[in-house]
Amino acid sequence: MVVPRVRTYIPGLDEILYGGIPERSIVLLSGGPGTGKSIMAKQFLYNGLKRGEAGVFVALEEHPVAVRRSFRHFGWDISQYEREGKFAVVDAFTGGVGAAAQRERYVVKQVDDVHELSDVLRQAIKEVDARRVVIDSVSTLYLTKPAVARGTIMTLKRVIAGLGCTAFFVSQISVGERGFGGPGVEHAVDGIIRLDLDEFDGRLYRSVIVWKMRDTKHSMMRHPMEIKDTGIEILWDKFLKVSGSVVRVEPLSKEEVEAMKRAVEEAEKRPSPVQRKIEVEEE
Ligand SMILES: Nc1ncnc2c1ncn2[C@@H]1O[C@H](COP(=O)(O)OP(=O)(O)OP(=O)(O)O)[C@@H](O)[C@H]1O
Repeated sequence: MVVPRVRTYIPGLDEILYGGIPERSIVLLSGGPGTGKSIMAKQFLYNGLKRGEAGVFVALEEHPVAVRRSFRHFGWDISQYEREGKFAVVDAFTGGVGAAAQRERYVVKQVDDVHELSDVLRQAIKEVDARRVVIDSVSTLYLTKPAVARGTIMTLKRVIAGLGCTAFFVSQISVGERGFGGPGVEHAVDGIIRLDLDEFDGRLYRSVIVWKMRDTKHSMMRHPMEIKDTGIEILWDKFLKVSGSVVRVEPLSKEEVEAMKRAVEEAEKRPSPVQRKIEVEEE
């Protein structure tokens, strides 16, 4: 069966996902501090905007003003899309306090009230007719109360997938932690992409691995990743081989490289989410 996919257009990511993310998936972007989660999530949104797919960014960790600035840091100008009503920031950071917050259109007053958050998010998605959503970070919603984590994820997932969107949920873990954000969360999401930063011999190495992605084949290798002034690039045709304290970047097999290339070419031929009619479930 052909699965409708959302292309991330992040160099190398669609290749290791064999064409992109299955539509309406909720993907956990998990990793320790400084691993590139926020950058990858913003790149996913901006790449959609450039191709006519509207987006919503839910800011839980940074002031909306700082969010807009960090898009600009990579030359991703979101202001025109915001003016045209194709991009929205949901302010779930300030609680509506402060002069800058007064200018925000979408504000969550009780930041830990997931029902208020999902109502504001639903309104933003509908008003901009969004196809892509980022929540940065979902961990903030249940850091002090892990018992509510699964319920929180499921509530947001129902709204987002129900409205035909595909989402990246940023999940923060600590350095050296093996999990992705807790069992309730890991099983509730459709996909997990893990970003890592490891020190070997006095040098930090960035890498990315797709841990799970429902409804698609994906690479099972750990791929080297770079952050440049233009954003993230994944070396999709190479993998990171660690033996003891020795790290090597090695080429993938020719067969796998060819299969990934073909999958992306196939995905490129299919209609994009703006060309497809998305069925929206109304509550
Ligand atoms: N222009 C750039 N060129 C290269 N690397 C950059 C550039 N800008 C930022 N970085 C790297 O990106 C890192 C921050 O990435 P990002 O904000 O996505 O991290 P994160 O995984 O969301 O971390 P946290 O959970 O701590 O917020 C910085 O620590 C830096 O190493």
